[in-house]
Amino acid sequence: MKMELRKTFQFEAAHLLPGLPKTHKCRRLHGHSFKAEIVVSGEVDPKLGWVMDYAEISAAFKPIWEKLDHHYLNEIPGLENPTSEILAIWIWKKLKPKLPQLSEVVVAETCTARCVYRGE
Ligand SMILES: Nc1nc2c(c(=O)[nH]1)N=C([C@H](O)[C@H](O)COP(=O)(O)OP(=O)(O)OP(=O)(O)O)CN2
Ligand SMILES: [Zn+2]
Repeated sequence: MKMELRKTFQFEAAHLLPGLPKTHKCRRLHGHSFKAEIVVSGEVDPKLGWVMDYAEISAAFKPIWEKLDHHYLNEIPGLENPTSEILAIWIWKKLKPKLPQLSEVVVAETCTARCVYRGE
């Protein structure tokens, strides 16, 4: 039986979007309580009754979270233009080797806007 696990992490970070015109609000330095939802897909182990321990997802994401939380995203290599889209791809590239069952990364900057990347 194939299932999907979703685990959400929150991090506080500042950014600005340097590609936008100076008049755009997101060109100015501002911050968000970002949410990253990490999704893994796989078969339910009949003995354990789960796809994997949620704690494994937490452990794999922890070093990435440490790079992001309370940081200025624009200063992080690869995040010089830290849109949600670029951040989702950046997280995917770092996480996929450690979590091969990764199937989706969702990045939300606010309660109303989020971006989904499935590695394609
Ligand atoms: N496709 C994208 N659009 C926008 C991104 C992005 O990363 N990808 N980022 C921003 C800004 O960073 C902004 O801080 C968040 O955008 P927005 O949803 O407009 O935020 P608001 O809270 O101001 O939204 P309202 O619903 O209008 O209050 C902008 N766009
Ligand atoms: Zn923003």
